[in-house]
Amino acid sequence: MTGDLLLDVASLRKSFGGLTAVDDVTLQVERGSIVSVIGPNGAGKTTFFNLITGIYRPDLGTALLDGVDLVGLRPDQVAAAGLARTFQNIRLFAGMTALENVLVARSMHMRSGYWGALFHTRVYADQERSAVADASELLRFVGLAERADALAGSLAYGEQRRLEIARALATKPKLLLLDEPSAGMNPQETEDAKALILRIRSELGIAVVLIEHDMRLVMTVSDHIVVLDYGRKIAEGGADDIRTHPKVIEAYLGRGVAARTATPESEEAS
Ligand SMILES: Nc1ncnc2c1ncn2[C@@H]1O[C@H](COP(=O)(O)OP(=O)(O)OP(=O)(O)O)[C@@H](O)[C@H]1O
Repeated sequence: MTGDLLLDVASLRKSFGGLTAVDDVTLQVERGSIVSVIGPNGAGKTTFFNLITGIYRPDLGTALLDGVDLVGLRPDQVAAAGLARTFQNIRLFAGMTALENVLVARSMHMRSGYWGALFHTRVYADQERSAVADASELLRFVGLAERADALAGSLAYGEQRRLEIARALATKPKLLLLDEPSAGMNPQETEDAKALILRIRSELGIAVVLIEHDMRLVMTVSDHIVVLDYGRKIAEGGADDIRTHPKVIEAYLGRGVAARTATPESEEAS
């Protein structure tokens, strides 16, 4: 890595009782890059995301985003520092429209707050108009312009996933963490997700870190891949290095899972 460092995570560790879920993991993300974190089930991928987004506090280690230490911050403070995420399980307000869902996420960037809303000040009205315009633009960006007034709960599964991404983008992040963006998707939806991830980088200039089990997606979008197993980083590098890395193949095969890392044409690694 030689470029402009955005996220610098060093020696991160977290134990739950006797189990070390994340063990001395170091990871760097350059501005504008796409990094994937892969590994068999239970390898520590989601715990790693939880450690850098303020859901868990690490036992050891540091996580700097653009020089700001994320350790000890609450999730909302992490988001304000420029790190947004989606979750493995969709978390939307099902009874609100798609547009309202994005507006709620964006509201943390509106400055007039409670009193402005109460007295409906001009500043508040201006901010509200610009918030609606921004949220509508985000819905267009993720391909949901036509669905702005639909209740989130009525959207198709792939649409709900895209709405989650729009909500995360509404916080204007420098870095977006996507936890299994293609989980449960059909092949067409996965292709659409892949195109969207690439556009987030190319059109918005936002770096992306994804946890993903779909090896074809991982191998085609990632600049860099980090492999975890039993909480430890066992390999990292480009797609070609990872595909043929003996420790990676062993980690997947050793759990009785097909060695699909060696064949990018296959759909999933676990
Ligand atoms: N809150 C917790 N309390 C106790 N153990 C936990 C907790 N969270 C995670 N673990 C354990 O830590 C290990 C890593 O879990 P994690 O969910 O991070 O793995 P993962 O790589 O994301 O797995 P998957 O691919 O199945 O989502 C697992 O053994 C899990 O059971």
